[in-house]
Amino acid sequence: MLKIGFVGLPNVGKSTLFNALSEKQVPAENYPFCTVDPNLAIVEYGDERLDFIYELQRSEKKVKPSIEFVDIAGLVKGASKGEGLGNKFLDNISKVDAIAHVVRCFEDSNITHSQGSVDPATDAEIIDLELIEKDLETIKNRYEKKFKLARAGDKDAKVEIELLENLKNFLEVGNPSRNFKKERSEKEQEIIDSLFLLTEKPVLYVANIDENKDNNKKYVESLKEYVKKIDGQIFEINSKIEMDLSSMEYGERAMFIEELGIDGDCLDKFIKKSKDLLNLITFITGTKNETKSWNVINGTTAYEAAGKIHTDIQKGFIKAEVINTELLKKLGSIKTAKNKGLISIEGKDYVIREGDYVYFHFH
Ligand SMILES: Nc1ncnc2c1ncn2[C@@H]1O[C@H](COP(=O)(O)OP(=O)(O)OP(=O)(O)O)[C@@H](O)[C@H]1O
Ligand SMILES: [Mg+2]
Repeated sequence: MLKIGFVGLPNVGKSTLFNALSEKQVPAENYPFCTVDPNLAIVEYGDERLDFIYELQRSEKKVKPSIEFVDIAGLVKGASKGEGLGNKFLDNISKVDAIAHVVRCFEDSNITHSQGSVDPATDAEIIDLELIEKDLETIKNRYEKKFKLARAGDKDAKVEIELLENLKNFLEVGNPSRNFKKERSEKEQEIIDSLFLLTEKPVLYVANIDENKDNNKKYVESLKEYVKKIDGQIFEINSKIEMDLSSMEYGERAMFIEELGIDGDCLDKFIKKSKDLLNLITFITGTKNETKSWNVINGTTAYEAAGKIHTDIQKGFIKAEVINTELLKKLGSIKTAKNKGLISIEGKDYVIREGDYVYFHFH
């Protein structure tokens, strides 16, 4: 399951965002280091296409997709050297698939800002540099391990040492590992993966915005400029409003959504954005027994997708019947789709597309 960690300075709204997305109620109070131990939530989310197939197949069971959120303690300058709540929290980050880096873009003189005043670009950079610092330590440790081997003539170690040197130079001037050499050889990728670097993980910058639109313009612009420089992505959300909404009853929620002129589908949007970030797409399977959705890397073939479901399906793969859910919706039934010849028969190499409904035939 996809695991996303919320990272950022203390008191920027990480727990508030966590509550908004998970409909939980962990403490999100106005004091730094309110969160110490990470909060975890496994959140099921809706998918209209899944609902549609479920109805169509009259399945007995519907397995909704889910995602795991981890609300991590605030990081401060020097965290990589043990400042604040220290290194332990960097360990929590190493366990997630992607980072949601929460940045304060709201003003509120009652809420302490750990750096004195609201300055999204500077705040984001403080955290990013801390993560880079930790990675440099990891690289240094590996370098020391491999150095003697390389000097003794070990070829692999020599290749690794050279890569580590380049990577170190790249990170030392403030770059994240994920931006290092977009075209990597398999060997290079393997070495980099083996380091489990924090800045190798995909990151989504979450601009935690204000109710005041002028403030938002000013602060989000400044964050955008910073994020653009490092080729990153931004997600804007007012976590406080969304958290308040998430604890309301349906009717009350609808009223507020209209009053505030927002669309209130923050979980849905957040999931879409995270999937984009991770280059994931969703396909759906559905039989009388069960309808289920699957997240796979964009580019996954029918054969690989079959393996995700069950090794038997992959081993015995004969063919896949495929139709995109959107098209199936328009047609209304599998029968119509079949009669019109719109269900395609695909082989192992077929590349799965977003929203495909797939039926695997196997021995
Ligand atoms: N968009 C927002 N607008 C106004 N206030 C907000 C917003 N988001 C969060 N807050 C407020 O900021 C304070 C800190 O929020 P929260 O506890 O979620 O931060 P945190 O990043 O989890 O902090 P810590 O690192 O201490 O755990 C809370 O009082 C919360 O209500
Ligand atoms: Mg918190």
